[in-house]
Amino acid sequence: MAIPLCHKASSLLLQHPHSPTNTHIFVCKSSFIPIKQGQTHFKFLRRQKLLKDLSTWAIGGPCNYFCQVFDHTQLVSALRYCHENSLRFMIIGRGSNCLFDDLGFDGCVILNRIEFVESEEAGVYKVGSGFWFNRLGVQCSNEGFTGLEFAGGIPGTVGGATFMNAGANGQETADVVESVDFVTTDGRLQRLERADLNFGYRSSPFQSMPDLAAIVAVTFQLQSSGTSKTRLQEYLERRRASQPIGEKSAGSVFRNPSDLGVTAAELIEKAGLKGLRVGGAMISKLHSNFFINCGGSTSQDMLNLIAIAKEKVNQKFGVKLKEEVLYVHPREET
Ligand SMILES: NC(=O)C1=CN([C@@H]2O[C@H](COP(=O)(O)OP(=O)(O)OC[C@H]3O[C@@H](n4cnc5c(N)ncnc54)[C@H](OP(=O)(O)O)[C@@H]3O)[C@@H](O)[C@H]2O)C=CC1
Ligand SMILES: C=C(O[C@H]1[C@H](O)[C@@H](CO)O[C@H](OP(=O)(O)OP(=O)(O)OC[C@H]2O[C@@H](n3ccc(=O)[nH]c3=O)[C@H](O)[C@@H]2O)[C@@H]1NC(C)=O)C(=O)O
Repeated sequence: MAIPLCHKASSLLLQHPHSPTNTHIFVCKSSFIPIKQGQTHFKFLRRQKLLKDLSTWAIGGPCNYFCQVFDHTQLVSALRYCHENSLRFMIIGRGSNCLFDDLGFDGCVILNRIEFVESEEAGVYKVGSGFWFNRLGVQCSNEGFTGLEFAGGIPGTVGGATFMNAGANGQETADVVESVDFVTTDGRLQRLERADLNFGYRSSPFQSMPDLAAIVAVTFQLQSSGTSKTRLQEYLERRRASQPIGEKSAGSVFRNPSDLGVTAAELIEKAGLKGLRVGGAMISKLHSNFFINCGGSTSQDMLNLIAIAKEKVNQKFGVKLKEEVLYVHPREET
């Protein structure tokens, strides 16, 4: 039977009919609230988890509720719990594409730890959505299969990469996805096959799916190749040379403008913004579409830096840059 879950809006601003602080169940002071539903145990951490520890930008205040899920049954239980307690929720992977606010998040952050890999047929990998995309790219390429070499060095999860249709070096996630298993807001596990999946540049059908709760597994079909290992190394080397690896960033801040034949990085550099600093946030001197937390950046520093870059590029070139990173509002907007 379908289990009604919390409604998840298409943006990061998820629904919560009333403030969690008014929810009588949570008057207890203990930091962990163990939940038992059927055979599934997991714990909620209350008010202690800092989002900066869950984000590659290392920015973000506390979330009201935090839990980790290790399989789709736990995910459904967590979502049902949020629904029953009118909690806004969001799913995160490695937090490599999110800008959290210093005020935190007034709902429940569900950390995706669904991390399995199964390969029953040569070149076919069914992978849990919480598996590290970098690790998958390295494993498949080293096993002699081509299609995911670009994933080497990408800090996100398989779920995040599918949701965003991550890409690099002329390859993208969509090229090799065979099917996607996901959970809907009414608790059903569903599958979409390749033919039904309409991906675009940094876009997937999941971004506009009103009843998506979360992607739980992705099946990839890769081709055998004698050069995948070498290509992986080349891509990793290129990444090391052109991107500020090791700095606190969220990868590309802006999407590349479509059909202009120019990248966001070029526009930002030509607007003279490389190295520009607002508080603890700085436009990388190595790659101008990477904005760095170079020590103590607040979320507002980063938002201001993003706004300045957009304004200057628009003034100088008449191009309106669109963010690739997702800003997570601390509260539901009215
Ligand atoms: N090419 C590159 O070099 C780089 C690429 N990236 C890409 O950025 C993306 C970030 O991945 P990751 O760090 O895991 O994501 P995040 O944890 O940053 O989550 C970003 C958003 O993706 C959505 N999302 C994440 N996991 C799932 C899931 N299992 N099911 C449904 N939606 C999900 C959620 O959006 P919502 O809440 O709206 O549903 C979430 O808010 C990846 O595509 C990564 O490859 C990042 C850095 C560098
Ligand atoms: C990092 C991400 O993905 C990256 C991905 O790693 C790389 C490599 O293929 O290609 C995209 O960047 P990109 O378009 O900036 O690619 P790059 O190869 O680094 O640079 C493209 C062009 O911009 C120019 N460039 C780059 C950096 C810079 O500071 N200044 C500049 O002028 C370069 O000269 C080059 O000609 C993805 N970004 C987007 C928004 O499409 C991400 O999504 O987070």
